Amino acid sequence: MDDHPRGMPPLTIGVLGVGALASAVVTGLCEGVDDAPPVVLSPRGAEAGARLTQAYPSVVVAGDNQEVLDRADVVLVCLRLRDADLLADLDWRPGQTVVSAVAGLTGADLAAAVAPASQVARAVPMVATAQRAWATPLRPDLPAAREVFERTGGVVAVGSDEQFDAVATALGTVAPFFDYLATVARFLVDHGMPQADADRLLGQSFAHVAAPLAQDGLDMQELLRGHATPGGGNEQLATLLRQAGVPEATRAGLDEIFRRQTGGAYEADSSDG
Ligand SMILES: NC(=O)C1=CN([C@@H]2O[C@H](COP(=O)(O)OP(=O)(O)OC[C@H]3O[C@@H](n4cnc5c(N)ncnc54)[C@H](OP(=O)(O)O)[C@@H]3O)[C@@H](O)[C@H]2O)C=CC1
Ligand SMILES: O=C(O)[C@@H]1CCC=N1
Repeated sequence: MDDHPRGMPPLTIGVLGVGALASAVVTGLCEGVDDAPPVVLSPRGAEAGARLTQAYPSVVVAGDNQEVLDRADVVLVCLRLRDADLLADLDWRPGQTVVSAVAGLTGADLAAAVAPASQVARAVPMVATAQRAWATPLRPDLPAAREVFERTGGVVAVGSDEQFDAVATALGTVAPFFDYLATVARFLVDHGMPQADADRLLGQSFAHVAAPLAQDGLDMQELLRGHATPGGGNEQLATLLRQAGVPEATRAGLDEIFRRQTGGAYEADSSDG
């Protein structure tokens, strides 16, 4: 199953957990695609499932989670961590490829839960897969998993488990970004601007300044310098936030999430010596 020669019919992709992320991946797989792969969805998250089956003829909803496994060559797990225990209650096939996007489900726990399936990988697809605008970090780089994500913007093969875990942690930083913007918007509202106008103003501003982030040759420090006019508000706020300990708090938060999501696997063993 791993070796899927060119010219063969596309692999059947099963999806366990049909929420925001799965909807994005399935959209990327199917939207405007002539040879969209067959996709079998788990029945929970019925609204998203109904939307996807209506939009794409190659997508169906299974009667239960086991049927997803029984019909699929590759199973993409998009469950929340708290629901991932159900993986161990299903009957997996040895030749089946399993790809988990579940943040905080370690490679070892995943492998144990889906045995005897032994082709097991972890990935961090993001919602930009819907526009095929995201190269998905993947480890290990299994051919059947790659075949799925080549259809949604490509793959970044990550070189080690530790790097993969760090990538998964680093990409879980989007909500605080919106929190930051919400704080700036509140400032505008407190000064009399209607909320919708404040949101639109900041949305336009940040969509524009973020555009260079998608370009080749990105230099983050250069962007920072370019936006920090000496003596201006940008420079002053960056300095004030640094002085308030925002970088240290951000780093401490990342370290804590990394520790939780990896079960402390990369911490030095204090019992040594
Ligand atoms: N959103 C993102 O951008 C990213 C998310 N992830 C990871 O992907 C996973 C999913 O995230 P997201 O899509 O945002 O979460 P959602 O809550 O949107 O989706 C989870 C889905 O799982 C369904 N579900 C719950 N219990 C079961 C069950 N017993 N059997 C089958 N399906 C079930 C839920 O259905 P119901 O609504 O009926 O409860 C829901 O539709 C998480 O682990 C997250 O960490 C990783 C990268 C990016
Ligand atoms: O919030 C999360 O945990 C996931 C992991 C990567 C992006 N979002």
